[in-house]
Amino acid sequence: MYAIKTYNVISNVGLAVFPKDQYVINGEQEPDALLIRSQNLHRGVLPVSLLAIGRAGAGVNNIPLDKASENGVVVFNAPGANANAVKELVIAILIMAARPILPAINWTKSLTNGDAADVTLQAEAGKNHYRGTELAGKTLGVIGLGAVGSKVADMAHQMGMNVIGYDPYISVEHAWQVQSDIPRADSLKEVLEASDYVTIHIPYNERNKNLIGAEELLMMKKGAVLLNYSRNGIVEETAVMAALNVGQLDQYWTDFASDALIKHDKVVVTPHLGGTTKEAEDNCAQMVATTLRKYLETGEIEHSVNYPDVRMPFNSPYRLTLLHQNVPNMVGRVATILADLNINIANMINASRGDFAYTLIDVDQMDDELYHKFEEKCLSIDEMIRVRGIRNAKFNG
Ligand SMILES: NC(=O)c1ccc[n+]([C@@H]2O[C@H](COP(=O)([O-])OP(=O)(O)OC[C@H]3O[C@@H](n4cnc5c(N)ncnc54)[C@H](O)[C@@H]3O)[C@@H](O)[C@H]2O)c1
Ligand SMILES: O=C(O)[C@H](O)COP(=O)(O)O
Repeated sequence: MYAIKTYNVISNVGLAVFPKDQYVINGEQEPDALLIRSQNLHRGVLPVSLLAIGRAGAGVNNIPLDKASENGVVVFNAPGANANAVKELVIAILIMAARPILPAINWTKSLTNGDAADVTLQAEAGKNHYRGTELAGKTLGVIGLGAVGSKVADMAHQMGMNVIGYDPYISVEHAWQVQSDIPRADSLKEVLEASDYVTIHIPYNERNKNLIGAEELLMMKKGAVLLNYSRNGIVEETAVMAALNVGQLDQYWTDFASDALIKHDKVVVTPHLGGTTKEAEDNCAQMVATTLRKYLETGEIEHSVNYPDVRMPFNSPYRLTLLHQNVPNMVGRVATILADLNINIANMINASRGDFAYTLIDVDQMDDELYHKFEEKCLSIDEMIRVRGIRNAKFNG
């Protein structure tokens, strides 16, 4: 039985991916895999038993990726699975930033409930205090043109906005998803200077920490609006409040609450709602549960953020999986161990990603005693991180 431990609210559609006769969810056994959303794993210790972490969502800044890689824990996310939900929320926020919908609704609710005709008259008389502007014809700068940013850019473009994108690291896949008539800025400065509205759709990591600070806020048009539906650490909080106080920035809308931000009257905070739709929660949980299950049962890796994606049809009775450092001659040394044990290799694949690499070896014969000898010899190689043997269920009985 495999053991899965979950944190946060994980959709039942995802949990249903794990057959009850092969998986225990949140039982007593030490976990083979964690299935999480925004649970902060930086604070705790990764269990020794842990083989994988599945993040039912996009951002992985809540996971200690270096520690996971060094311990042979493969981390998966669900790329793009909640992008439509974030896009729809961001478009709603853009409209609410242009039209004072929230204050107008609150004012209407506060009208004295005398006779019905009076309320109607008061509403008509007061509506001019809630005049808005239109998005069509305004310029939207989109920082990050990945799964979310590319969708936001396209939708805003369809709504008649002039969209300008900025993403120096864009993948080929996402580059194709952005309409070709949406111009790309060559620098952050260019996109900030040109935009009435700026929306950020990038991961939080060391490079993007405080990407938008006092200097960048000064590059923006006076009275521009900033949206942050990515992560709080990307925008420097004190700088943004200072820019709002002097009118350099007109409004700041964010999905990430802090004590200071919720108290500022030019900041509107939503409670991390970007991916909180039924559809997105189902998509994310299902995608990552499927990749976790595949990894546990076949060793194949898809949508990992710390180890290379590796796929090889599992057509032999037994598979050996080896997570190791990306150094020369690892495959040669493992092949020698197999040869010394008189085990024939039926199929093999190796791939690397940065400092780490992964090797799958299919063999036709293996028993417990032989496997233990193999494992012991492999783990005596300094650069070997984790060795696992998987019996092919198709060959059992
Ligand atoms: N509010 C929410 O609930 C919610 C939901 C989903 C994602 N997110 C956040 O949004 C982020 C983006 O999500 P995604 O699904 O689009 O991810 P993604 O990986 O598909 O896209 C991120 C894009 O940002 C680009 N990028 C990285 N650093 C950049 C920089 N300094 N300048 C410009 N571009 C840069 C990358 O090249 C990539 O194209 C996630 O990492 C997560 O933190 C938040
Ligand atoms: O990175 C993400 O996918 C979002 O921030 C969603 O986070 P959540 O799963 O905690 O809602």
